[in-house]
Amino acid sequence: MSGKVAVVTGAARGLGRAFTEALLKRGDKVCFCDVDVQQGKQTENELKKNFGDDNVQFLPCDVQKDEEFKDFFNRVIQKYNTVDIMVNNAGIMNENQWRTTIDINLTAVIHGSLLAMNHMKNKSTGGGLIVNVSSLAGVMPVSFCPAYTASKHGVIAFSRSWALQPELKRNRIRITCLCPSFADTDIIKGTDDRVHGPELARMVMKQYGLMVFPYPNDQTLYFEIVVSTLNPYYVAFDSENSHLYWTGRTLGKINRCNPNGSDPTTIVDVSIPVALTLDTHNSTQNSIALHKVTFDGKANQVVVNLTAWPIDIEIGMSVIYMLIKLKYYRYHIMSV
Ligand SMILES: NC(=O)c1ccc[n+]([C@@H]2O[C@H](COP(=O)([O-])OP(=O)(O)OC[C@H]3O[C@@H](n4cnc5c(N)ncnc54)[C@H](O)[C@@H]3O)[C@@H](O)[C@H]2O)c1
Ligand SMILES: CCCCC[C@H](O)CC\C=C/C=C/C=C/[C@@H](O)[C@@H](O)CCCC(=O)O
Repeated sequence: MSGKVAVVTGAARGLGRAFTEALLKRGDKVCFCDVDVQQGKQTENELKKNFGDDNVQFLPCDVQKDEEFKDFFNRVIQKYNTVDIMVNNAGIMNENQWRTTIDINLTAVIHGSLLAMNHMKNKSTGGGLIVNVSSLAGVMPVSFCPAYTASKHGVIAFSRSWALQPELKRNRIRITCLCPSFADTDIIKGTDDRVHGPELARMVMKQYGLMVFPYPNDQTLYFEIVVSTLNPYYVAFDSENSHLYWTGRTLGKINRCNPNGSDPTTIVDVSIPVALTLDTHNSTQNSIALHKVTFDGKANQVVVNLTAWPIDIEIGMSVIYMLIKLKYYRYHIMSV
């Protein structure tokens, strides 16, 4: 499924850059934008060296500015004739600039999704994939950054609502969210001045741990999985409905909620079938690997096989715990 044309916003560095590289490795062409022109050009030069001049292009764009965003998107279409994958990734975290946080993290994601949808439904080949980058903060309250959290909840609500639209299905457009946990990028640097309660923020980050950047087997893996859903046969279940990929280090405390004690297999009831939090993050000894998740065929039951069961798994929220807690979510189950 390579050879697609992708757009990634806010990809001069961090997760956006990692997603861009994941796409380039697949053999896609990527046009990325960023408001940081200097960093964008530097990244473009580095990526061109590795992936070829014709395959990657940087264009300056502030996604907060409607006209600029529209022009950027149209320039990509002019150059490549099409956009198959749209990754709305650009984001900031600054509670002192809460309006800007909402503008970039939510309003621009809505704008980017609509630009992509309008194009994808009209193009002759039809179809496409929209990946909206939310956060774990999109599925739970985070007291030290309420505006950021609201923006990320909004991204999920917007994406899930569109994903249920028959029009999208008819046009073979998939929309999905990524919900990473803390990752070691610039967004979490110097947060003391940008959050309410820096001590708590530091404590929570310590508790959850930072996903190390770059993520050879972690974040980009999820991204690749999501992108691979362009191929309907890759996924374990048809993903015509809204689905949420919840990624990151979120698997701690599984032993506390495993009804079978230390038995690595447990059955979790979920009110709506198709739910998943997956985490194969295993770059530190404290991490747990959830190797396989299968659907047992019965409605509302998910069988979670933990083929690795490390003793030290105090690393955050457990998948199962969250599945139970957040059972109103509709997730997507797949094996990795
Ligand atoms: N790092 C984490 O812990 C984490 C966790 C969950 C979700 N996320 C989300 O991942 C996304 C990427 O964040 P990151 O961690 O790579 O942070 P980052 O700060 O390294 O990267 C964000 C990029 O977006 C760009 N950007 C900011 N405002 C922009 C604008 N108006 N127009 C265009 N580009 C703009 C920045 O210049 C930067 O290059 C964000 O949406 C963030 O909320 C990050
Ligand atoms: C300052 C960092 C800005 C970037 C934030 C990223 O988007 C990542 C956010 C990821 C996880 C946040 C988790 C926060 C959890 C706490 O609110 C925790 O106390 C919640 C506990 C909930 C519960 O026990 O039910």
